Amino acid sequence: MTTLAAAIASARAAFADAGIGDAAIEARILIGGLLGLSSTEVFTGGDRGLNAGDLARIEDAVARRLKREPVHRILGKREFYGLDFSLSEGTLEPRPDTEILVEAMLEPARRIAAQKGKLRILDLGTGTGAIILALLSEIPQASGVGVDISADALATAKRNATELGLGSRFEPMLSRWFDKIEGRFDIIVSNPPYIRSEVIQELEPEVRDFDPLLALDGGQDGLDAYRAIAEAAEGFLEEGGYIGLEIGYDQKQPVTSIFEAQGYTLTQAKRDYGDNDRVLVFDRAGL
Ligand SMILES: C[S@@+](CC[C@H](N)C(=O)[O-])C[C@H]1O[C@@H](n2cnc3c(N)ncnc32)[C@H](O)[C@@H]1O
Repeated sequence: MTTLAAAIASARAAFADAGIGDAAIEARILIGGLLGLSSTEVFTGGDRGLNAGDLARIEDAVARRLKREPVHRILGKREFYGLDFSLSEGTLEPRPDTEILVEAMLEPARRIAAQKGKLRILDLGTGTGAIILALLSEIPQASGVGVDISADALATAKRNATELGLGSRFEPMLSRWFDKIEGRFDIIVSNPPYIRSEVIQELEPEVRDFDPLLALDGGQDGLDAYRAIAEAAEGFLEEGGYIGLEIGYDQKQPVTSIFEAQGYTLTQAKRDYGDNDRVLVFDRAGL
């Protein structure tokens, strides 16, 4: 009988042969995830026997990974900020660097929530709902709206909100940025598409072929979404509110200029785990 350890060893070897980095880790996450095992169970249960159904599912999943589909897409879910998020075709796979945006917004969000006894959050381009749902999970007085132009992403965000017990405080909204939005928000967050159109073809196949183009393509200079958000945000931000943005590693200066031109002031700039500029937070004097 094939054991768990043998299946992992075989997947690891196939991944390494195909030039997939971190082959051992990927093999353990993929097979452990398929079988519903914790990482401890994967490490200690190597002699566990696998039945024909398990082996067929593993074979299929390994074949998909060899076609460069990312592990978490194959599993259909990914952890973000300690919470489980379902993925679908229309959602970006949430990235660890985006947790830095959540962390940057927690202090101002908690302060405003404590002052007002409530907090309204708007997440522009919500995808799986990762950013807004992580904030809602940390701040019980908060509620908010997750906007996306993709109906598939919104359906997934809604499902994630319900599964995380946050459905009553989360409203999905099909809209192009602010088009369908009404009211004002204390915190506006966005991880918009910010990759220059001409660079998309050069991305790793895991990103280029599996993350939706709508989630990646930021237009000719990668800055289309920031301009659209900066131009319209004033009418949707509460007095004393903040806008938190994820940016590309080389976009701190142009995005800061775009927001300064609309009267905003940079209050925080954070780097990611690779020491690249990744998050900017703005407020607006006079608001
Ligand atoms: C980089 S993804 C971020 C997803 C999620 N917030 C995250 O951080 O994992 C950008 C999201 O913006 C959405 N989007 C792109 N253009 C949009 C637009 N004009 N209006 C609203 N959402 C848009 C995409 O569908 C995608 O879900």
